[in-house]
Amino acid sequence: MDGIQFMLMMAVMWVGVYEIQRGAMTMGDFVAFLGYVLIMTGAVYSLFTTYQSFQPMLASMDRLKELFSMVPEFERDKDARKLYVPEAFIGRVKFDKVSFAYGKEPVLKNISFEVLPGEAVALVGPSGVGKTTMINLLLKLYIPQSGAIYLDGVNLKGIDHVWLRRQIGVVSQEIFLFNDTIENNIKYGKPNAGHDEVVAAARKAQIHDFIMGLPDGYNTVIGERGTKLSVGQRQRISIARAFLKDSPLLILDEPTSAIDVETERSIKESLSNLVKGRTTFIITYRMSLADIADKVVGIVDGSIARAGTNQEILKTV
Ligand SMILES: Nc1ncnc2c1ncn2[C@@H]1O[C@H](COP(=O)(O)OP(=O)(O)OP(=O)(O)O)[C@@H](O)[C@H]1O
Repeated sequence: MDGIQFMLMMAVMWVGVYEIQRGAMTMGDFVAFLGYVLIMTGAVYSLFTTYQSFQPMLASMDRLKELFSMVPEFERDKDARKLYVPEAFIGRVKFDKVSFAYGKEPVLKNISFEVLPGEAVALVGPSGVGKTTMINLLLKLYIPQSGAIYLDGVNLKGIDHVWLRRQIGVVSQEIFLFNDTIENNIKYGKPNAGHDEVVAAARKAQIHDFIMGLPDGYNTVIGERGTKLSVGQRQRISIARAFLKDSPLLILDEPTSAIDVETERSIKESLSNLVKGRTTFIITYRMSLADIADKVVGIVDGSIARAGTNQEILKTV
């Protein structure tokens, strides 16, 4: 019983004693009445807490829906049917002399590099140099003022953004978990997946044993943003989600920035399995994560300062 229920009970007792004293109620009536009040306050209270727990979930769902349905400004006036929907994504991404500014100040200056199908590239550089901006361009949230990005040889500008975002899986430092079961949280990447697929994804993310150790297993309800789990466990749930979605294009946005070095080491193992066979962009300021990439592109002040295989670049730092 919480504070509000206790105060309500005291008030009912006080009224009850008064009513018995003046003869309007027998002791039996009072006990029955007290029972009803208890049942009713319990029901109202649980309705209230259920509603409270739904509220943040609905808010998170709305935030995500909003994000996924964002239409780039330059496309709003166009007939979306004119945009090209490729049959499949083979996996080649090319930045060709890309320059971009949000306002007057240039953020990206003449960026050129290519990622081959199934290759992972790490975009490395200090804060504010334009790494996230490159991903914003890849997600088609903006288009370059000059130069272009090509997907399998087709200018991204003409590709349907809904199709594009279906090809992309994201594991980021910001982990969206809903106030729902672990199973449903993993399934968010593929809502119609069966239980066996969820388990297979959790195994690949090395979180299956932990889940099975919980009293309710995959039916365990986790709090908004996974507050009942450690940062590492939450990140593994989001990695399982990405394994289940199985998208050909992957973005890892500082996925280990909030994790200690020891946990990072074990999570890196899952991440390096996740990137296998997928064209992947890894945004990171830590060289420690760059070693799961095939290539490293070092960005300084909106330009490419150095680029090469990770072995070549790691030798120079
Ligand atoms: N929506 C925006 N509108 C205006 N300026 C922006 C916007 N987003 C980023 N910038 C600016 O563009 C520059 C590059 O930002 P960006 O986020 O791409 O850098 P970053 O290398 O990803 O940094 P971090 O590692 O801190 O995320 C910064 O000067 C930033 O302030």
